[in-house]
Amino acid sequence: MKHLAVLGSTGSIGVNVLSIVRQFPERFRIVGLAAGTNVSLLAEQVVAFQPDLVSVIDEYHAEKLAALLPEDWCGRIVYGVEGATQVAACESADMTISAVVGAAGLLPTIAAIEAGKDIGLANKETLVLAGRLVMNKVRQNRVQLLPIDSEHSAIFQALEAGRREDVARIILTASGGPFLERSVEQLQHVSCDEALNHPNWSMGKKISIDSATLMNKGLEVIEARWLFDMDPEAINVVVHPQSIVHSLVEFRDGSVLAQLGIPDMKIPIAYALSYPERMALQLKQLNLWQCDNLVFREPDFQRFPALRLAYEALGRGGTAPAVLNGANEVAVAAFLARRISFLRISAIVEQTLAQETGGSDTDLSDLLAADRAARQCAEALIAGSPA
Ligand SMILES: NC(=O)C1=CN([C@@H]2O[C@H](COP(=O)(O)OP(=O)(O)OC[C@H]3O[C@@H](n4cnc5c(N)ncnc54)[C@H](OP(=O)(O)O)[C@@H]3O)[C@@H](O)[C@H]2O)C=CC1
Ligand SMILES: CC(=O)[C@@H](O)[C@H](O)COP(=O)(O)O
Ligand SMILES: [Mn+2]
Repeated sequence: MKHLAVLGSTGSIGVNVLSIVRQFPERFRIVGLAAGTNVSLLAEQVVAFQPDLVSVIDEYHAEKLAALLPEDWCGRIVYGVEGATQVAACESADMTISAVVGAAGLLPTIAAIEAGKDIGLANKETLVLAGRLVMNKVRQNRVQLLPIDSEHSAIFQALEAGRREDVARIILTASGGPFLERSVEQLQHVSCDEALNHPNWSMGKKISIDSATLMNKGLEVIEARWLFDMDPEAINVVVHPQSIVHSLVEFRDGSVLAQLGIPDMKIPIAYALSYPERMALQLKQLNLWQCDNLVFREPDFQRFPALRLAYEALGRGGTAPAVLNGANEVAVAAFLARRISFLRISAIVEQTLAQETGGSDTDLSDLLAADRAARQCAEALIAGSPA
């Protein structure tokens, strides 16, 4: 029986994790849950899974949650970053699922690693913000970091077929998002609802917007750099609108290995939960007869500058990826609040990166300071500029 702490339990990934746990009660027990503000769903999860420890974003939501829970529940409610950190590192957990969205996932994930927990990592921002530091901690604490992000799960699986020294490059597939066929002129006028309407995946709002700008793929390039210790030049992106081939590894003899599957996050989540075993998920089978038009093409760095910016930040190193991430989070939130237009997201990230002053990527205080400064800079740009 594996004991799990789930950070971000009320989100798209968190709900999928719990649905797998519900399907395999003999294999998993939930010992901790952490969420933000969705206390009604969290209360249902507490009743269903009976965790010992539960965290919410602040004291106000802790009180709201307490009022919703039955008196016979004998767990504890905590809150804030400290609360999420306690859940992440809780003594009875064997594995912590990191599925909070954004930089809020970083400190709890680090705490889990330092407490010796294996990690199922969905929160890619952790590795974008602090990839070198986090992977150093993974090695020092001898924990396993298992990817949940679908492309990284695919690469992880393909890498198992060969020797590390024989890998020539990895190829991340990108759906291209809802605006794959739009011109720059058309992109000036796209709405928030259109941007949220991903063609293949049902996901949280932030990652859906990232997919539409292609920043998601940029973040994934950085995530892959650290997860698989790859040179950035050996990480390529190919647009594949069907999201059936989830990513590929090319070996030096020219063999290219891919992982395929229907676009359902339960597959990579289940693999992370049960690795190296595979569980019998009851999902629709991939029907190759219906896949007669699998398309692969080059990404367009002109129409989707976010991908170029991510490669540039990775090339600069230091705190530049943290700045890219912080500025992007602020710009995406502003777009979701209808404060800026779609094309301003990448423009704000670019302008914020131009003001980056540098810092060490192994110093947590430098990284957090860079994240804060980027957020302030991006906010000022948003406040001072036309939509
Ligand atoms: N969805 C997907 O298919 C995929 C997601 N990912 C990555 O997984 C992560 C989660 O994505 P997704 O599930 O889509 O996001 P959602 O927006 O659906 O869920 C986010 C979760 O984080 C919680 N949360 C937000 N802020 C805080 C905070 N400050 N403290 C504690 N909890 C917080 C939310 O709580 P509440 O709702 O209660 O406020 C919610 O449980 C992201 O990093 C994303 O990039 C990667 C691959 C695929
Ligand atoms: C499901 C998943 O892993 C997402 O990160 C997905 O890849 C988004 O799709 P695109 O960014 O390729 O549009
Ligand atoms: Mn992905």
